[in-house]
Amino acid sequence: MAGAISHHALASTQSYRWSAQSSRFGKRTGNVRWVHEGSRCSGGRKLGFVCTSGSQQPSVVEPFQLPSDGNSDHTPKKSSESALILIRHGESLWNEKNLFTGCVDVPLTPKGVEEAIEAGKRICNIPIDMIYTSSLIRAQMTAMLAMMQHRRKKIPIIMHNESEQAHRWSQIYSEETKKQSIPVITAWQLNERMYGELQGLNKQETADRFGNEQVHEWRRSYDIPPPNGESLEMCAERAAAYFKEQIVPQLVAGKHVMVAAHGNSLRSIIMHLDKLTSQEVISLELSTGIPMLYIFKEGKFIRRGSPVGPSEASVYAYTRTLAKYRQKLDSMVS
Ligand SMILES: O=C(O)[C@H](O)COP(=O)(O)O
Repeated sequence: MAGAISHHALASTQSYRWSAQSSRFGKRTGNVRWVHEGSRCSGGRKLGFVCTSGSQQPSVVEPFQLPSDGNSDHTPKKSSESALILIRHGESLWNEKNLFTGCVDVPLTPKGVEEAIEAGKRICNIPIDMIYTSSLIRAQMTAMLAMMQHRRKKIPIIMHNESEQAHRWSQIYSEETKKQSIPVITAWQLNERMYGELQGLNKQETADRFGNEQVHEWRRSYDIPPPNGESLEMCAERAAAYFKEQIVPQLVAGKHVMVAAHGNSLRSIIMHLDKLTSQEVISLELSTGIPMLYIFKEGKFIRRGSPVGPSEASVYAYTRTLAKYRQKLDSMVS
């Protein structure tokens, strides 16, 4: 079981100066604040999480109805609170090789599978009514493996709405079976940012060739795209927009939602949730396979950090809704 996570990024006084070196793809000068990442006690990996607890007024639109959406564990109410879990996929085979991956569809490594299972243990007491994943296999594997650990034991089922026939052919004809299912919506908009001509290149070799500062600019700046790829800003135009248009309405309706996606598509969503500036988001780093919990209440997102695990007591402290859900799970087992 993973140890506790520090949810707080430790603000450092160190500042980092952008290179004035011009590049074919962009030029930037000036100071940015560099934020060290909080560290995880076991495993030694880092979870970067800038400490700004912002709020967000969602656009209120009607949630769309899903075929197997009925009879969840709670009655959705517009005024209720809901849980939002964000998770970056576990380690992929190209993460392991240190290659720029972007929209290339690469599966998880055995370590990535373990990370997804571990993530599932951390969120096994938190209600989940709907799952959103990117269209990439590493995010989908992560979502599915994590859900295998959930104590409610509902079955995640991918919704196939790419054609009328696909929708019709994947219908479920038992209300009872539907009740035991969780709809999984796949959306290309949640894919990793398109890394352009860096896809498939080794990150270290690219840094050796173009310089650390140039590569850092491509990887972490807000508005400078890698060669023929997407900047974080461009990625946000689809990923954060999808979140606002499709996922927020579900939260407004009281649905508990998990989103399994990618380092940069999630950075764009967290930038929106935490109201980070284009300078602050530079230092936001997400580790593979670490779930992050937000509570959505009264139109605001409250960041609760990363759940520690099934035995932790703190889940009781998150909210009354989550505490009740945990008690219900406990009573189902005993
Ligand atoms: O696409 C990739 O290579 C990774 O998923 C994210 O890479 P980054 O940390 O270089 O943005």
